[in-house]
Amino acid sequence: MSVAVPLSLSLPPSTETVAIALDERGYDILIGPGLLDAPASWQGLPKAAAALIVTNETVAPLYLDRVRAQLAAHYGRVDKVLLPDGEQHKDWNSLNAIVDRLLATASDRKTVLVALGGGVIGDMTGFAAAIYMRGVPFVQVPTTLLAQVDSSVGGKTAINHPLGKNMLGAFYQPARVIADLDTLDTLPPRELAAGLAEIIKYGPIADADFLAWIEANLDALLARDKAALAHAVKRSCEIKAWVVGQDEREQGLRAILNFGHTFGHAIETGLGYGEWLHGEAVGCGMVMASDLSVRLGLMPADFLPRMRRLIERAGLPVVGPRLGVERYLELMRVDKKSEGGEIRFVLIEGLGKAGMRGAPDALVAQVLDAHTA
Ligand SMILES: O=C(O)C(=O)C[C@@H](O)[C@H](O)[C@H](O)COP(=O)(O)O
Repeated sequence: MSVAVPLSLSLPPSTETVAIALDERGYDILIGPGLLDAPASWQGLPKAAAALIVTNETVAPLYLDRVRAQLAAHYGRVDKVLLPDGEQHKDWNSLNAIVDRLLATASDRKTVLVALGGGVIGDMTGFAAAIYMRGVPFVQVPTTLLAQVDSSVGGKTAINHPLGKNMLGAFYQPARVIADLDTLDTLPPRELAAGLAEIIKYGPIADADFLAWIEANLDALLARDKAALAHAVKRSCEIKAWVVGQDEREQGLRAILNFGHTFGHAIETGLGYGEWLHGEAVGCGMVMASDLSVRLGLMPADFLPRMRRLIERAGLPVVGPRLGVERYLELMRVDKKSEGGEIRFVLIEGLGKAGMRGAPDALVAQVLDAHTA
């Protein structure tokens, strides 16, 4: 489905490209300012009679017209579907709205879906692309920091179920990712912090030097310094590309990208989707998983305060809701990494190295007692 961007195309000079190496499913991530309005960003996408932009009511007023104008140069018809904003809408109703629109416009199996928005839009558009007529091409145009560094890359698509996060979905790769750093200018501070959580994640799981870099440059990232953001997005995508290139369908290694997510998903589902942002729950979940890594003797004691301080400085919550230990355990048993009823956590086993293991319920209870209120 993917078409490589010819090198001769004139992307803005500061554009960085990270390649996802997956043979015929491989694609490029374009990272830089000015990409939405650069005609080169949109050249070489799969050919089709029509494109359908999927976006939400927050993002549409900001970027829809500009993206539509670029797509109109390549597709005879450019439709749109506007979804409500928020994690609580990552569900069957929204997925149906995308499929309804495709059918109502008699869209054929070459129709290109374009996900314009954050992780929720990207995950749902990708899932719709995976199932409509058994698969149509799609393009990710992430407009949040979290989507640019994580969810738009790697082909995990999904909707939530009331009993579990991302429980229904498919691995389905986009044809291209267009990450325009200028879209981060309009991001609310809470959303910026949520994206920082996924950036921070890459340090302890894969790159100790990057963790130190984030600590040293966090103020610049919070001030939206373009050079700092460009480096953080690029390095995050490089690490994710390295992981996904080896284990596209999470048979092993890819699970490290779930650091903090076992606790985090329990917080999101337990509180009700949309109460906390995904990145907020992951930030708090990383504090808990760091503590568990220490309690299991995998990391020295100073690792926990180091992680907690960084996550707190990023503006993320470090204390989780007091749902009760039994409720947390019940929610975490539903996690996709569980096997035979055993909850498995991604834990840090040395700076830049992660692995997956179980832990005694009593120890998990101590962690929950220490980090919930
Ligand atoms: O790409 C992956 O693999 C990840 O686990 C990245 C996560 O940060 C992301 O939140 C992902 O959508 C979670 O997937 P899930 O399978 O744990 O629901």
